[in-house]
Amino acid sequence: MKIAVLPGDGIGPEIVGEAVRVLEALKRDGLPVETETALIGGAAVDACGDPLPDATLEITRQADAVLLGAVGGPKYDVLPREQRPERGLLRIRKALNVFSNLRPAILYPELAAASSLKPEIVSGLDIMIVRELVGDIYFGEPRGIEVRNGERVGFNTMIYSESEIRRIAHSAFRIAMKRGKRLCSVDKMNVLEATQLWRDVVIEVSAEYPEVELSHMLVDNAAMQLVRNPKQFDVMVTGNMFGDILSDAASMLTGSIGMLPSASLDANGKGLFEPIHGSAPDIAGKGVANPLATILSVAMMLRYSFDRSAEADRIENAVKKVLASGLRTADIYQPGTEKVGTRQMGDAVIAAL
Ligand SMILES: NC(=O)C1=CN([C@@H]2O[C@H](COP(=O)(O)OP(=O)(O)OC[C@H]3O[C@@H](n4cnc5c(N)ncnc54)[C@H](O)[C@@H]3O)[C@@H](O)[C@H]2O)C=CC1
Ligand SMILES: CC(C)CC(=O)C(=O)O
Ligand SMILES: [Mg+2]
Repeated sequence: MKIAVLPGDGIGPEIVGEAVRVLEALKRDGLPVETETALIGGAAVDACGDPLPDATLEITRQADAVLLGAVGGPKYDVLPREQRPERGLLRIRKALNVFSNLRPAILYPELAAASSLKPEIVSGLDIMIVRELVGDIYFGEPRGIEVRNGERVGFNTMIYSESEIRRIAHSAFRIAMKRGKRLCSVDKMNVLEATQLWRDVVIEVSAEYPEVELSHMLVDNAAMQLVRNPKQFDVMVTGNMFGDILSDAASMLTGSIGMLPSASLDANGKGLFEPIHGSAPDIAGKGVANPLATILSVAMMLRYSFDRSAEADRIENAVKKVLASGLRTADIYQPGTEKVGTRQMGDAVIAAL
């Protein structure tokens, strides 16, 4: 099992460091894992002026899976767009064609008090958000800022092809089949043609999954329903931008964005695994970031890319144990629990393995 490790920027190296220590602990128990670290994002810009150097891409292509921290930071926001860290992230997702981004929002019972919603509304919450990851307005052309009629205009293109929608729809239906057999497709078909096609194609694909109950929701309502009654959802499928936004919102139902892992899979199950959050410049370098989203992303890697569900279970159970023992990073801290830093949280998970 060759894993390319891309720590990135901000809290990236801190949280990925703990996830790699978890992998090393499993290696001591016999997991045949090798890691190779490479640059991405701002760290790569600083080193060679390119947020996704060829060497990094080559290492990720040779690897069986990729573990990524996060990229970006205010220092890079002034750079031309192609040199920005976020471009490196979009490029690696596209290059690896990891179109199916699974973002599970699960509430650990111990964190009910940390949720932004009342415990009775979120207890037992277990949603899977399936986000299309390599299309939509984040990639559409044309895009730019230019002068038209004497003033600047900024523009992007929301575009989806039938085949792009079809493959993510299949991915979501297959996941729904393994879960509660309910799929809610989120779009904005009342005003956007790209998402009218989205809805039409999802309906066509649904004919192949008669056991799955398909519903549709406009994205503004979906955002509202997520905070009104999130347990109505089993699996949600949506485009790149809507999924980006809805999954950040869903993360707070579980206590913190520092809790949500993700798997981004290609058509063969090869994947890139990363927490859903960003580089958190406001807390970077302080040793306080929550590493659990990244550690849980390793569990998703073992489950989805390597079919190692026993080891994935071990990690997830260790996280449960640590939370039950009362340890909390600052983002999920509640009175009566014990506040710990990034490294101590990693230590505790490894001890609980
Ligand atoms: N996948 C990626 O690499 C992503 C990168 N970004 C980039 O990250 C930078 C910061 O973006 P923001 O909008 O601030 O989003 P962010 O997700 O980095 O942070 C939002 C808030 O959540 C907190 N937070 C995030 N992860 C945490 C963790 N593990 N533990 C504790 N608290 C955590 C941060 O401290 C901050 O208050 C930007 O440059 C942005 O472009 C943003 C999202 C995803
Ligand atoms: C560069 C962004 C699209 C990253 C992000 O916010 C995400 O994937 O959640
Ligand atoms: Mg995001």
